[in-house]
Amino acid sequence: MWLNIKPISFKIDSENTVFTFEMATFKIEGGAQLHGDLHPQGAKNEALQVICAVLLTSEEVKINNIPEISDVIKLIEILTQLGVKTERTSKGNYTFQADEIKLDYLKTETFARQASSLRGSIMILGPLLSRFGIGYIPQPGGDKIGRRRLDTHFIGLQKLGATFNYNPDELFYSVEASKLKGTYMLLDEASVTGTANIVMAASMAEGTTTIYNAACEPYLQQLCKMLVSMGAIIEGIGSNLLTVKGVSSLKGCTHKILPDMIEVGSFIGLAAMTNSEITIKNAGIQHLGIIPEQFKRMGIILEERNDDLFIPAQDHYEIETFMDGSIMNIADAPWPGLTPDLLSIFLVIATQAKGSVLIHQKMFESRLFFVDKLIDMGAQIILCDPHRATVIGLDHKYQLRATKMSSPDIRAGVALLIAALSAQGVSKISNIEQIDRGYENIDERLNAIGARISRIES
Ligand SMILES: CC(=O)N[C@H]1[C@@H](OP(=O)(O)OP(=O)(O)OC[C@H]2O[C@@H](n3ccc(=O)[nH]c3=O)[C@H](O)[C@@H]2O)O[C@H](CO)[C@@H](O)[C@@H]1O
Ligand SMILES: C=C(OP(=O)(O)O)C(=O)O
Repeated sequence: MWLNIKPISFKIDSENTVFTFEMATFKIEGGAQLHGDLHPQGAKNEALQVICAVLLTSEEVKINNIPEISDVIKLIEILTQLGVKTERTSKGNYTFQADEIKLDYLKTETFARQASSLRGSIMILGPLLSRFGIGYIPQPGGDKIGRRRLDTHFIGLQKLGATFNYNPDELFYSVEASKLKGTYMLLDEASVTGTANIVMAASMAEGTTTIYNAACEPYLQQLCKMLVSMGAIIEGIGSNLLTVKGVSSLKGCTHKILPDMIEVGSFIGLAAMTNSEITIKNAGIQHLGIIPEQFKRMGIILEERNDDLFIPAQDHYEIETFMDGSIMNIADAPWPGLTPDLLSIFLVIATQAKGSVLIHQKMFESRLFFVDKLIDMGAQIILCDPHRATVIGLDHKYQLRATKMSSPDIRAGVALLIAALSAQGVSKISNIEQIDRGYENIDERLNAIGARISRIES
């Protein structure tokens, strides 16, 4: 049975490569210790940005290390239908050429359906506006983890001179501009995809655009570096003040996607919860920011071995308190703060830590409700309000109990998978297409180091 994500096919030279993502359930036999190497995939959220950037040029763009996960494949399918010539040269390595774009596709029902099924599609808007003077997008999808407004995107594009329209009957947004003009703007929030859209639009605007309060996470830095290699002029990369000097056209380039820091963090959590010795190969340590330190504050031992992260099997890990003795607080913040996408992982590992922690998910208001399932499994958690949960660690004195659950979103899904792998007995997680959105063949990769996960029909 296929759901939501239909079997996707797109033409590659004379062959057809078909990606299929089915509705399924994970059956997990918990309690096994894992042992071995894990290789993080290319970063989902970088892939979504840089794949949209291929629309900025008619020349060939090669992107390597693309994770072949459902969200990314869906975006590639959208681009292919939009006329972008797509070639999969080998696994994860693709060539794109946007020299014959069919803007009519933007008015089709297929586009409405496809683009509204993921968040990343919103980033075709900036490139289309910049190159063709028009951008058209339905309300994008993505995780249902709270309000996900788009004001920053549209206010930014309007400041560049675009007119904005919203059709409430069709839930479609459009932007139009005969020409974009550089300006100064102070973003109302450091939106990741918003900054990406504005930078891409500004790259070919007339004059200079200054973006203050820009998001500056590694994936945005990567997008900016890619744009620079395409001929864009961008200063301040890595800071929250970007200066973009518009150029008349951009050229092709070759770009390699970084390892996925959220996957790296998920693997650290997996090792801690299952008391496993795991080496995360080529983890891209210099791009992980505060993440390793935060895990260390949870008591987890991490050893850097060149670019590998070695996590030894640990019977116990003890959460630090703050220096004044008060309870540890793990909260998200725009980069270089802790990414909100890892808080579900921190929460799940806290359930077996020694000590207590307050998890504070500031950005999204519906991301902590999955704690109900952990409570069913025997975890000690008090959900204080939609944004905060206090976890009192069990210190591995009691194992979590296996249960049946459903994955509410991509990161909660993986947190539940980690909980199930650590639990006593057989658990089932349905709705795993939520996990497949962001983690490539996670079952196969974890089974290779000793996990017991099978994919069964829902
Ligand atoms: C496809 C993609 O790349 N998705 C990521 C992207 O989503 P996305 O770009 O959609 O997220 P935004 O950065 O726009 O904002 C995320 C949420 O945080 C809030 N917010 C944001 C900035 C800020 O300074 N203060 C604040 O409260 C927003 O109101 C919103 O509710 O960034 C999020 C935040 O890192 C990640 O969770 C998503 O995985
Ligand atoms: C929230 C996430 O993704 P998206 O923005 O694509 O919904 C995520 O990757 O954790």
